[in-house]
Amino acid sequence: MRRYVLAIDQGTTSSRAVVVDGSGLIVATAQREHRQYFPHPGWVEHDVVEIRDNVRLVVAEALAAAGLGGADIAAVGLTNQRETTVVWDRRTGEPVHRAIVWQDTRTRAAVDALAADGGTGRFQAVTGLPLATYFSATKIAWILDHVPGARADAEAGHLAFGTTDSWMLWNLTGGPAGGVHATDATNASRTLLMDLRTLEWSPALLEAFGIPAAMLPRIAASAEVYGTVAASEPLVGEVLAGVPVAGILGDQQAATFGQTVFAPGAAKNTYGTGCFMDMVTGTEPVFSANGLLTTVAYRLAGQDPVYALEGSIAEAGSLVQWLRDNLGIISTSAEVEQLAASVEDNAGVYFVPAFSGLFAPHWRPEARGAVFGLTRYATRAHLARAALEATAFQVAEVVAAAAADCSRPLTELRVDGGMAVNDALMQFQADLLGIDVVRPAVTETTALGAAFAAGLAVGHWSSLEELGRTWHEERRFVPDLDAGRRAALLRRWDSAVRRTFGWLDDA
Ligand SMILES: Nc1ncnc2c1ncn2[C@@H]1O[C@H](COP(=O)(O)OP(=O)(O)O)[C@@H](O)[C@H]1O
Ligand SMILES: O=P(O)(O)OC[C@H](O)CO
Repeated sequence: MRRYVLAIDQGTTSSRAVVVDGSGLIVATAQREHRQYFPHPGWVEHDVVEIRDNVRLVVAEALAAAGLGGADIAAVGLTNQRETTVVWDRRTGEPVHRAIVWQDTRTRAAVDALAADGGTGRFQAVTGLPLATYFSATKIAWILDHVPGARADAEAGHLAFGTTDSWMLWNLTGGPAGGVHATDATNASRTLLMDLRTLEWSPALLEAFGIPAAMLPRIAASAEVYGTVAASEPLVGEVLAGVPVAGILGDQQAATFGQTVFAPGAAKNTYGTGCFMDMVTGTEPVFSANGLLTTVAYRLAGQDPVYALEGSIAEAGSLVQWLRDNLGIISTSAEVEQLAASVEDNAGVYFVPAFSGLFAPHWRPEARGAVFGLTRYATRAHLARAALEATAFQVAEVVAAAAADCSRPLTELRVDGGMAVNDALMQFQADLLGIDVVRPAVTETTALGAAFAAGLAVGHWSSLEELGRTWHEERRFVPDLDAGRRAALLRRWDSAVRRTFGWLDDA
């Protein structure tokens, strides 16, 4: 009896395999980190062969931990770090370059040149995205321009582009021997190459970025059977041969789906390395006038796409890691809670983590990180507190932007991700937003969303309503701060953020 769904979550720092049962509970997980490559300042790369090997291992480990075999698994769902760009040779199955990661800013000059040549509005009007190094388009072009022979091979149809969902799907379904080359609309909506209304690659944008159509995957639904696991796939094929791969969602859209945030006006925020607020807006895209992205939330087979506004924040938990790894003022991420709680307030210290510029809602690549308000009274505890508060302030900015775009204020925010375990941070978030912040019982929402999509496609679950019934509240944080104090804090934060603008340009 096939009572379980397997989700593979290929993230920025690690790859995880998660086994989910019919009631939406997690029965086993396995995880492996991969190496981060920083070959130059601002460059971030991943070795996708290492990632492919890790995926094979974690799948085998999770199934072994659960004591399950292929006959127990109804479907496999995939979710992934978005935008990260893989280009591989269809003939050999080998990547032509290490993957260029979403955080990588090497293509800033290309972005500036395109902006100077006709402005950025033409990109947002078609894709819902600002023109920025964050997205895949300029990363693909960089690989084609820097790997000898790559452009000619791409034009001849020998090279394939994909985000890591496509890379996993192609490998799982046979690789060079007939692997399926597809992605879903949520991932395609992060490339700067997809027309948000037609959900097709835009010929005008392919031309603008110089990208041959022959290297692009088919844009599929988020829940459909793309193919089946090939017997030839090392480790995975031994157990899962013939099992359908049936769900793909970019990781933030997967977390939205896993939080069962389906209805227009509902939102979730995922606090991980970065931080991503997604508010579902319905079957018509809402184009932001306030610095948010318009993105596909999900598309079920045969149905209209459902769109979301997203506030993408580059640095959140990474700031806690920075306190740990670069300053050494804590020895584990969790220790930040105790240190921050050892002082009553931030003593006027504000920490703007613009380490690689600022993403939403400011889109300021030239900003750099800064700490304001230091006095001799300030201690490492105030710095820790300011670092945590920085995440909540950034989330408050994108939630305010979403309210302005939709003229519909949020009534509550569902939360998940590694930092959401931090009760003090969640309380401060509720205080700053003035709405309830709600944490679910299952916080592995990203894997859950991918499992839900795959399970829906094969009839393991029957409807969004049924999925909604699997969601349970674990804790609700209720605002406890008067409006005047909240406004004063937000004003101070805004003043700090504005002081970081233009830093690199002033050099
Ligand atoms: N108790 C805590 N308080 C604040 N931040 C934390 C805490 N525990 C973990 N983190 C941060 O959460 C992040 C990990 O979250 P996770 O959702 O696993 O990230 P990702 O999926 O981006 O790899 C790390 O950046 C870590 O510093
Ligand atoms: O892998 P994560 O959780 O850091 O998420 C990365 C995002 O998808 C980038 O857009």
